[in-house]
Amino acid sequence: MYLVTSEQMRSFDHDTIETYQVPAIVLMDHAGRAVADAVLSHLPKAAVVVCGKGNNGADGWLCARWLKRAGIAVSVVTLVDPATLQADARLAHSIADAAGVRWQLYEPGVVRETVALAQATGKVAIVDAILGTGVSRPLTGEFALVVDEINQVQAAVVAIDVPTGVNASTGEVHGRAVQATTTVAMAAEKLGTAVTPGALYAGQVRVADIGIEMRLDDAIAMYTHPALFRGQYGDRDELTHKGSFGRVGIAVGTMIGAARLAALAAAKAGVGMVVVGGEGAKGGEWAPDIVVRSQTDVPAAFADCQAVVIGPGLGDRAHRAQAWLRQLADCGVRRGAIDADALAFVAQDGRFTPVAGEYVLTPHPKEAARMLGWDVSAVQARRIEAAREIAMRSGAVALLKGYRTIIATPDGRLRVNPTGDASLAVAGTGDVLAGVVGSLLAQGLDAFAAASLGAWLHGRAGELAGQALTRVSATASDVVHELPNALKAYLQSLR
Ligand SMILES: NC(=O)C1=CN([C@@H]2O[C@H](COP(=O)(O)OP(=O)(O)OC[C@H]3O[C@@H](n4cnc5c(N)ncnc54)[C@H](O)[C@@H]3O)[C@@H](O)[C@H]2O)[C@@H](O)CC1
Ligand SMILES: [K+]
Repeated sequence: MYLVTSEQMRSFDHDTIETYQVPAIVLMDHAGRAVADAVLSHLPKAAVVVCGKGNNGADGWLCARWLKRAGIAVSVVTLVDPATLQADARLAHSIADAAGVRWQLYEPGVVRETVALAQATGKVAIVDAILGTGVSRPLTGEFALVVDEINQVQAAVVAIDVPTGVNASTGEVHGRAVQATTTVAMAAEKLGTAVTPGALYAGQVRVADIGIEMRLDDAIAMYTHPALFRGQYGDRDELTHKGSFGRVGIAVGTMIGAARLAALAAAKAGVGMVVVGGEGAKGGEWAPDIVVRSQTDVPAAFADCQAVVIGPGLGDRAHRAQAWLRQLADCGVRRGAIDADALAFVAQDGRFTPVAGEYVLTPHPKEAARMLGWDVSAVQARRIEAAREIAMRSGAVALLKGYRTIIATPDGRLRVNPTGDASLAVAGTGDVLAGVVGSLLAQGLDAFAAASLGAWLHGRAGELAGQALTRVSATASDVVHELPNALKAYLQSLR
């Protein structure tokens, strides 16, 4: 569940070696064995281990020895002459060498030929032990060639710690990275394989306990998991009433459909009362579950709400967002979700107007790009940085939408949402999310909890809608209908 950066990992390695007196080679041997087990689960007849010069390569040499002991044909392709290896990598090589592991120096074509030769005997697995958390620059020269070669060969690829080319801290990929079938992460998954684009290269991620002592605190990112909200959400006893679960106000502008989706989603996520107000509220067709306020002035309509949702379908009314937030704060309403067109009034082209209170901003990548003054491609390449920057500069929690949604707080905490799939790639699902987040805020969850649990429920509801109706046919309304089942899944995982 924890997601660590390279820097954090280095410090844990260091602590384990210095304070806990566990020699690095012991950790690496555990790593090598864990990777060998993952390789063997693919049932290969032979394995080709491609080693770099650092400690990732050291894990690879030790893995090769374990594979040899398991009785499969193993050979190492090394990017550097073993005679030039330093410290633990040198020791790891001599351990493998003493065990009779065969090796050859990399030259272009060697991986392809070695794999082709081995394929004559049966299934072959490749181990990527080229670079791990030490990757510090884009791949060039032989490093680029060998990665391309691995990606061209038809074989299972097991990456040690991170696929080579993926930045372990940020998930960035400069041009190319190894496309792994399985990644065996040491001690904890690296943040870089949890978020895109890195996540798209990691395949299935397994975490191996290799004996590293970790200091777990708030500075460490994690995957959102229901257990984080135990006691905060989901319990209802007999003495509760609608007033116990708050009131959320949804501002209605010109596009009423978006506000309807947000309102229904808010209701399904359990808020005591959903109120719609604003210019478009009176004319709209609302479900009987929704309370329609006659005031056209948003702050006046929501003065008794615990939280507001500002953005879905506001259209050209969005320019009022800043003024509304100020007036709502004067009435004591300081919580809510800000989405869609209203985001431009928090930030545009890198100019931010900080938001006070417990607010969640829910941009999709294009909206985030507009807020930051970046290209969309830059946001998608550096999603963690984008989310962090929006949170820090706005003073609100930022929820950057997309596969593996990222939630960042102004003080630097980070969560990654593991739920959600392509079923959500349709108009209106963002309105549903804003409604759910607003609902949770009105029920008393803080902005970080509301954003992360909201993303989790929304993502699970999307998956369920896709399973029931296919990812092709599922629409935003279907996601709303699946929210109760997402809630069931949430409650089940608390048991
Ligand atoms: N004590 C430790 O340090 C432990 C390390 N472990 C393993 O060691 C890895 C980290 O080891 P290192 O810190 O040695 O780092 P790496 O093995 O990832 O690579 C570091 C080396 O690669 C070079 N390099 C970086 N980017 C490059 C590029 N684009 N092209 C060519 N060369 C490049 C660096 O200059 C350095 O020499 C982890 O991912 C993990 O697999 C674990 O087994 C546990 C213990
Ligand atoms: K690797």
